[in-house]
Amino acid sequence: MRALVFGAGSLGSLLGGLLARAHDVTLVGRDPHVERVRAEGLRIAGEVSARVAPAATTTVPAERFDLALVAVKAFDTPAAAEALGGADLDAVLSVQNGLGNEAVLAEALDAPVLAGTCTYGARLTEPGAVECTGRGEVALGPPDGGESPVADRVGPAMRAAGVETTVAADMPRRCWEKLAVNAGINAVTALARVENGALVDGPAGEPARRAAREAARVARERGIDLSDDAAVEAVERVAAATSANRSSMLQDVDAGGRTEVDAINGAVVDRAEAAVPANETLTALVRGWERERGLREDEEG
Ligand SMILES: NC(=O)c1ccc[n+]([C@@H]2O[C@H](COP(=O)([O-])OP(=O)(O)OC[C@H]3O[C@@H](n4cnc5c(N)ncnc54)[C@H](O)[C@@H]3O)[C@@H](O)[C@H]2O)c1
Ligand SMILES: CC(C)(CO)[C@@H](O)C(=O)[O-]
Repeated sequence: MRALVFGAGSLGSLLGGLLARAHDVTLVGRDPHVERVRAEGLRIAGEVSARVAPAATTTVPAERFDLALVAVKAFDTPAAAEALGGADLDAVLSVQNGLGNEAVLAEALDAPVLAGTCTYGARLTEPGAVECTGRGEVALGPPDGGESPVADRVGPAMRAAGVETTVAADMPRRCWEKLAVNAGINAVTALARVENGALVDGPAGEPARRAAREAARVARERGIDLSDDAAVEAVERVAAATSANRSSMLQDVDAGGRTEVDAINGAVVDRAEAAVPANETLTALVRGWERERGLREDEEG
């Protein structure tokens, strides 16, 4: 397989590096990481160790690829979609968090777009080096559910490189359950400045559970079978399993960078048929912080 990974940050470098054990991989990212990968290859450490030498570039090559794996933050998806238009792609797979990424990619690109959820943990430690902080799995399939020959081709190719992969016919439910987890955990931990474990038995757990229940209700409004209990149980299970983690949104806030709140809590608000007060409040607070930091200037900020 010829694979292009757009967004060679933490997750893109990990998945791209793992894929490079079996496939011809090109990472698209930014210097100094790209420069270092070109000069010295990519080191993977942590729960998986490997040394690989994928191609690396800062612009999308005008070439044919069997797969483009998209791993930018959700707010960069429109730019990713535009840049990927320069390549000839057989398939596109988003492994991003949040809702709406596949639709943005599908709107701009001719290739079939697969939805993905990813529970691997990754962290760029220095240019040219990525740490696998948690072995997980990628689930992938058509965004509207069901089966597709493209998913049946991509899944085994990922498994051939040792990436734990499930080809799933129920991606809408999986994406909404992941959304409920992120809607519950990310903004609450970012605003309260606490590790995920603080949601298990502390006072910050209640707003997290409320946000997850609201996400489940909105999922059901859209015909997706996700109960309140399943969403709350997922938040509690993930918060306990990652109790020492600082969520990705807390890390974004710590680093003074833009968050994925629009694609997470904001996505619940945008799709809700009735009020979702926990998600409305969390979205407004995080957007308010982003606006004060000059990270957004749009009407929603
Ligand atoms: N890191 C994880 O453990 C993890 C796990 C599961 C899901 N995710 C999701 O995966 C996505 C990526 O997360 P991440 O932690 O890897 O983020 P990241 O910020 O580490 O990586 C994104 C990379 O994309 C690059 N990029 C953005 N626009 C670009 C452009 N136009 N050209 C070239 N490079 C560009 C950035 O420079 C950055 O290095 C997010 O949606 C996140 O929620 C991350
Ligand atoms: C699962 C999760 C909430 C763990 O921190 C992660 O998706 C995150 O931080 O975004």
